[in-house]
Amino acid sequence: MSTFRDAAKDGLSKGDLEAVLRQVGVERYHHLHPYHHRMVEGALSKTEMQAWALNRYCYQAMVPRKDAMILARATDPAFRAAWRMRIEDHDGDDGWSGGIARWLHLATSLGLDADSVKSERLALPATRFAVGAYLTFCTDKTLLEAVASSLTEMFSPAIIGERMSAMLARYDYVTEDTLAYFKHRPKQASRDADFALAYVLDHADTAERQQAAIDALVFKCDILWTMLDVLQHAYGEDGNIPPGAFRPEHVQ
Ligand SMILES: O=C(O)c1cc(C(=O)O)c2c(n1)C(=O)C(=O)c1cc(C(=O)O)[nH]c1-2
Repeated sequence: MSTFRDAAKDGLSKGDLEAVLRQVGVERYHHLHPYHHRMVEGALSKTEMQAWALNRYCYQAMVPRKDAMILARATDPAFRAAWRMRIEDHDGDDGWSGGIARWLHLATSLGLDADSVKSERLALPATRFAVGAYLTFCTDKTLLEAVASSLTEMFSPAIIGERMSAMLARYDYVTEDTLAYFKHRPKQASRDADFALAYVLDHADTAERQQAAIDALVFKCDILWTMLDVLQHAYGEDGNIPPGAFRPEHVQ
C-alpha cells in the first residue's frame, strides 16, 4: 500500500502517470471497503441498505452542482460542451428525469419516503461533511485537480457491476426496477472517465501538476471511503447512530 506522496517527483511519462492513477484505484477505491464487502456478500440488514441509499442520495444530488462549478471555471467551449453532458445525465431535461430521480427511485423502492430522502435531513452529519468537502475541493482547487478528482469514475463500472449482481442475487427485496439507476451509469461513467483522463494526461505537464492530479484522485477516494466508514460506524454492529440521523423507526 502506498501513500502516493512522491509518485511523480521525477516527472512521469503519460503512460506512467496513467498507470499511477489506475494504481490509486487498485489500492484506495471503495470496492475495498468492508461495508461494500458486506453488501455484496448479502450481509447488510435492510436498515443498512436503506441508510446507504439515503446517504448516497446526498452525493448524487451534489454531483451536478460540482460539475457546474467545473463548467463555470472552464474557458474552452469544447471542454464545456463535453462536461455539461454530466449535468444533463443527472438532472435530465426537467430536473427529475435523470440520475438524481433514478437514485430517488432506488431509495423509495427500498421503502424510504421520497420527501425525507430529498430533504437530506436524515443523512449522517459526516456524510454531509464529506459531500461538502468534494464540492469545496472542486470549487477551490485548480481545474486540473477538479477534473482529476472525478477519475474515480474509471473504477466505478466494475464496482457497479459487482454490486448489481450481488444485490439482485442476495436481497429478495431488490429487483431490476430498484436498480434502474445503475443500468445507465457504467456507459456514462466510461465516457466521462475517458474524457477526464485524456484531459489530465494532456494538462498535467509538470511533475508538480502530475502530483497534484494524483493527490486529487487520492482525496476523492478518501471521500468515497469516508462515506462508507460513517455508515459502518453508525449502522454496523454496535452502531452509534448520531442524534437526528435515519433510524429504522423512520420507515413505516
Ligand atoms: O456507485 C458508485 O460506486 C459510484 C462511484 C462514483 C465515483 O467513483 O466517483 C460515482 C458514481 N457511482 C455515480 O453514480 C456518479 O454519478 C458519479 C459522479 C462522479 C463524479 O465524481 O463526478 N462519481 C460518481
